[in-house]
Amino acid sequence: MPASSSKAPLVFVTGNKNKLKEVQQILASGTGELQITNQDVDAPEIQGNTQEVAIAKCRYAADKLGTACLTEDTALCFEALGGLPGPYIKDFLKTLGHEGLNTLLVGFSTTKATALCTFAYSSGPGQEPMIFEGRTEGQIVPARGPTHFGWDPIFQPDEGHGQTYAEMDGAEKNKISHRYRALEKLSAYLAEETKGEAESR
Ligand SMILES: O=c1[nH]c(=O)c2ncn([C@@H]3O[C@H](COP(=O)(O)OP(=O)(O)OP(=O)(O)O)[C@@H](O)[C@H]3O)c2[nH]1
Ligand SMILES: [Mg+2]
Repeated sequence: MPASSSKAPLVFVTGNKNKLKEVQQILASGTGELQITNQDVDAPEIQGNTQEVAIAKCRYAADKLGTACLTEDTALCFEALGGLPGPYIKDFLKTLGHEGLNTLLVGFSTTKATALCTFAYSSGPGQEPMIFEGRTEGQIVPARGPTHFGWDPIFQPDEGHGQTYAEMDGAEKNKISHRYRALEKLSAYLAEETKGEAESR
């Protein structure tokens, strides 16, 4: 991951401890130059596509906190269902559980799914958020592995050597995950931004 900045830590707005942990681990395995702190802002999550949901949440958080901030939205998109549940995966998971999510695909010819991570970054209140997306392709399978993080047990990434995200070692997941890929793009952007600022001084 490229060097980004020696700036003040960026506020990562999330109430999800597992997301926070993975982001911290991914950043720690890079250059360590992008530093984050965490705040939980109860931002409304609108209906819309993944980018619209992410932008609205980040805009709200930047206004509420009065500072630059980062938000993250995770979607799980089933090919057979035209991309649903997508950004609504949290409610689907809560209501249907792992088994119910598998049952949704009974009768379809494909279990393909995309894990999609969307970071939104706003440089401050009133500043339009920018979007950084990461995707990992895989299959929806009956649950295998530890159950402490969301839908990890039912998502088997194509690059995971037959293991579900939940069965993978954390460091292995972080090498191929939707979150890693989105964070890589965000870090590259912030590094360029910092370089530009330094050059214009
Ligand atoms: O198995 C998983 N592996 C992952 O890598 C992953 N990333 C997110 N999730 C879950 O998918 C929903 C997204 O909803 P979401 O993006 O709105 O998150 P959230 O509301 O929990 O936190 P936040 O909005 O405060 O950041 C929530 O149920 C998350 O627990 C994951 N599950
Ligand atoms: Mg949320």
